[in-house]
Amino acid sequence: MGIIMDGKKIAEGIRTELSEKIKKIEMEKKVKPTLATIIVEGDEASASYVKNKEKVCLQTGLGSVTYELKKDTKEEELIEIIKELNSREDIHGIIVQVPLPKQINENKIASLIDYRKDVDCFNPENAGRLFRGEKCLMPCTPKGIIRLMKEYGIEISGKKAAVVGRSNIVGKPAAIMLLNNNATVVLCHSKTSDLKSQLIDCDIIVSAVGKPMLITADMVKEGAVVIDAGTTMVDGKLKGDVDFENVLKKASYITPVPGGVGSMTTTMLIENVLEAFNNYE
Ligand SMILES: NC(=O)C1=CN([C@@H]2O[C@H](COP(=O)(O)OP(=O)(O)OC[C@H]3O[C@@H](n4cnc5c(N)ncnc54)[C@H](OP(=O)(O)O)[C@@H]3O)[C@@H](O)[C@H]2O)C=CC1
Ligand SMILES: Nc1nc(=O)c2c([nH]1)NC[C@@H]1CN(c3ccc(C(=O)N[C@@H](CCC(=O)O)C(=O)O)cc3)C=[N+]21
Repeated sequence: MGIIMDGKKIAEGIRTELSEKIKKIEMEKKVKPTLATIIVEGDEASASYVKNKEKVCLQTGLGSVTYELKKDTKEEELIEIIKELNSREDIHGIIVQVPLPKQINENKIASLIDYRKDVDCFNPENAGRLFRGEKCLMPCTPKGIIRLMKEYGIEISGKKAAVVGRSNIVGKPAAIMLLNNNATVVLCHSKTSDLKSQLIDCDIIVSAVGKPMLITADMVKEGAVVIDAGTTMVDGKLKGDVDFENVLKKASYITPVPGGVGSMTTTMLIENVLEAFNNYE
């Protein structure tokens, strides 16, 4: 029987410290570190994240402004908003929710976010720094995953790790960060021919796909650490990628959904806004 990793509790602990820091900044500098979120309607998981994020910002004292855009928003409109946010002194972090609708080119948007405010590591400048193992604003979800493992004293160095999913905000950077922490990494995706054969000898599995029940107990080695970043709304409930009940019996550590990676993501976002605030020059 594995240990259920309490992301919610760990995140709350980190947030208590962050809110002290925010208070101090407000008192000393008379400014409130502030995050701007842009969401183009259409994705339920994204909407749930934004709702949660606003709650948590309020709790910790971080300023938060949200731009909710219609599904048919033109690329130029989004570009204008980003340019404005880049130049505003009262905005310290910018996050553009993905997925974006088809008419908007994600790469173009990513490259326009000022890298000093780029709190989800969207911009190629930040992504390049991450790739090279240099200091940068790290993407929130992979950062939260590594932090959670460290909080539980889980060794990464020398371990074999598999990441399932290769998006630019979760899978790919998670693989790079595991590599930067000296794991040997396999990166799986939808064209991976035999997922089970890739996962079965891994000490660490990170899943970020968005398909409930994708990771089943037969794919998991006895004693493996299983991190579930998937979030899919099923009948109004948030579901991960992992068959939690059954994988729990084999894993040494496992994250639940909700209450696992998601809470860490929001918390790392706040940490990154503070980092962006402190490093901006
Ligand atoms: N908990 C959290 O904090 C966060 C959760 N999420 C959630 O994580 C999930 C993934 O989102 P995101 O990272 O944006 O990724 P995307 O939705 O952009 O992409 C999904 C990835 O999964 C891969 N994939 C799809 N089907 C399979 C399969 N059968 N076997 C193996 N791989 C497969 C795809 O492969 P290919 O590249 O070949 O198409 C792709 O790389 C979503 O549920 C999202 O809501 C996202 C961000 C943060
Ligand atoms: N640029 C960008 N970055 C993202 O990080 C990003 C994104 N776009 N688009 C959408 C996905 C989805 N995502 C979630 C994060 C936290 C929770 C979360 O905190 N969930 C809580 C539960 C919340 C609830 O119960 O409603 C939990 O897991 O405990 C959920 C989903 C981030 N995403």
